[in-house]
Amino acid sequence: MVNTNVRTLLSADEIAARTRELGAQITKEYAGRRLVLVCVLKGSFVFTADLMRHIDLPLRVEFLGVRSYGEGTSSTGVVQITQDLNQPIEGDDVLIVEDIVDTGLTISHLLQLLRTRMPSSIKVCSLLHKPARSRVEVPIHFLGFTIEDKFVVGYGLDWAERYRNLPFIGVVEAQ
Ligand SMILES: O=P(O)(O)OC[C@H]1O[C@H](OP(=O)(O)OP(=O)(O)O)[C@H](O)[C@@H]1O
Ligand SMILES: Nc1nc2[nH]cnc2c(=O)[nH]1
Repeated sequence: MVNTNVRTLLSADEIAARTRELGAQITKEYAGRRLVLVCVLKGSFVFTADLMRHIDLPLRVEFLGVRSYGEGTSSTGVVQITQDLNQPIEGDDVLIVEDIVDTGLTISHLLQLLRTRMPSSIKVCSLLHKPARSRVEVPIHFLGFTIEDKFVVGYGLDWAERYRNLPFIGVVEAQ
């Protein structure tokens, strides 16, 4: 079978159950507000697609392309915007949706960038957090799972653009 070298860390069922809970929490918190989800490409497109279907509110979705890992498994430290939002977010309640906060450099850069556009509020929802590698303190208001210090793949997360299509999150093992 393809991808047998990936050890499961979080199953598709575990991810789905937690995503449903996060959606309910977000629905409660943003009732009556102007919610805009900012999906950080590429990694968070799978999580965003599932999460948004558990948010029972009239929301908007915007996409922001960001890259700092390239082909490797550690951050280059340079956060590159590959695609900007195509709508203003002034006066909106922005929720940045990330697949993972690792060093924190990406989310810290995005918070700084998007705050200059005068949203009414800005918060972060991340499926995963890897605190062992943190280089800057960042607020994560809605968090799926805290994980160990391993480079993970699947459910949108890649290694050199591979593995994004796995329905679970896992760790690549040496063959
Ligand atoms: O907290 P950090 O150490 O900054 O890492 C987190 C970022 O790394 C990944 O993006 P990546 O640069 O790999 O681009 P991709 O989403 O297109 O795969 C991930 O999707 C986050 O955006
Ligand atoms: N695929 C992947 N991308 C990341 N970006 C930051 N940390 C990770 C990780 O563990 N896996």
